[in-house]
Amino acid sequence: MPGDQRHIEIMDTTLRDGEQTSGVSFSPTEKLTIAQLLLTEVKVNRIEIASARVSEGEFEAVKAITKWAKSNGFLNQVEVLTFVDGDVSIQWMQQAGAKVMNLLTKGSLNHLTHQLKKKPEQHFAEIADVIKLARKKGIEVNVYLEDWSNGMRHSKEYVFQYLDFIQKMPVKRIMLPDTLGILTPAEVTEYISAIVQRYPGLHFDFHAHNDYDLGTANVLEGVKAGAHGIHLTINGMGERAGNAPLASAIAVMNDFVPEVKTSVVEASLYRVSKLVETFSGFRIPVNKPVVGENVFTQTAGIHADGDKKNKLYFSDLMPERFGRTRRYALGKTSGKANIENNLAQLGIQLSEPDLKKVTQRIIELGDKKEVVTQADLPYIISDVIDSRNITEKVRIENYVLTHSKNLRPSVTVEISINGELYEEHSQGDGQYDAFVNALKKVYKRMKKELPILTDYAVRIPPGGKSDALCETVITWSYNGKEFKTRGLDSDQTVSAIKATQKMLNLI
Ligand SMILES: CC(C)C(=O)C(=O)O
Repeated sequence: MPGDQRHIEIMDTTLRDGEQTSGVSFSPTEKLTIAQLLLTEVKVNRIEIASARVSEGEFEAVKAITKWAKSNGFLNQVEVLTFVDGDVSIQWMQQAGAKVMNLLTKGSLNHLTHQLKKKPEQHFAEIADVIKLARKKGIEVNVYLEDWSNGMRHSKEYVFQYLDFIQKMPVKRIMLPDTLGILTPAEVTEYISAIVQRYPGLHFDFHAHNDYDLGTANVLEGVKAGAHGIHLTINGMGERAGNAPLASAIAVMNDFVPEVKTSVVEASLYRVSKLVETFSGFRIPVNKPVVGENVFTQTAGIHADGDKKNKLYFSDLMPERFGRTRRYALGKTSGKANIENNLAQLGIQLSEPDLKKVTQRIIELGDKKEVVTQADLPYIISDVIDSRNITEKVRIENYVLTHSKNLRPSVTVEISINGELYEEHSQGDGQYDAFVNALKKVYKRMKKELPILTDYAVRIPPGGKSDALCETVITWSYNGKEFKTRGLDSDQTVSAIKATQKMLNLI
């Protein structure tokens, strides 16, 4: 099969249709960076970078991209959307250094009649004039049939009349947009097959929109039905619900249509998605196939267990293909296998009893809706192992901490020492200070001094992803010696109280 595979041209329109995502605007430098990445690393065949006449900023962006593209041999892969407006768009493109136009024409009688208020013959004559002018200036022409999908549904004769006309014109590609994202996969098959069979010598691109969440499915059917090129955007950005997403569409073509191939490098897709997310401010949903944060994370313990046993929950959609790695979530449903997988990734081995304790701690945190990450694990382990060596003769049983405006924080604490219960109340400069003052009162009743706190350090596990844990490490001085205790909790004061209880058990 590989030798006979049909090559599908990939045209990325992130910088034109993708920028039509509400609220998104790329700067010229961002556009240039994305354009360079798409052509040199992702290796799409063509990019559509702007609509003509839009703004000064857009003009600057096109100029910068065409300048770079020219000196790197990509100029014929850089396209600009233009209008049937005599020579206005042509001049704009020429001044910006662009060489390929995607001429926006009408693909449905409805649009032609009610928007342009023209007859087909008049429209065709104006299109012909623009095409001839562009060709004279050395510009390559592709044509869009805007609203083509409605055209096929409701005015097929018009679409065929248009195609009969355009096949005689010097255009390179005919681009068939499902402008409103209304087509079903079955219709895509029917309409594209009909057109490809009727006009065998012509090149047809299919441009899907995602209004019914059928963008990728429609691309799949379009390619199977014989489309020669596909328009896609990074992260599925685009007008309204967006276009078909590049990463998903490439994975689908690679896995489900063996008779076709593309030049796109799968391993670059995640990187370019993240870059576009940053530049556009358009967040990738965590469950977005291929590029979403969660899509290669197994959460259920049974899945992690199955992965260890003959990779039972693996599919062809392996994260490594896209420069990603499989992760195992830590939380109340994660179970022992998830934890073991994370430990293995960190190169840590634990005894069975310690593993049980760590698991128990993660379940407790998960129950509190805390997100535990792999970076938290060493902290949890050291906390669990730390507690193992301490016999609990002192327990902080209950406490109430208050914090209010213009009043000093106060604490009521109930503590058991060798099975006997003590209660005290105190105030302090902060909640923890009030807590220590209450403890001092308890120990004074027992004629005992508490160690002096000499250092108090708070840190969160590195990585910045976890909201689960905070570690407090307190240094104490007692009888001329220094020692440290640590406490781990999602609440900072509670983590300090846990560190203090450990200290009380050590003196
Ligand atoms: C502007 C046109 C080409 C478009 O994006 C569409 O019809 O979907």
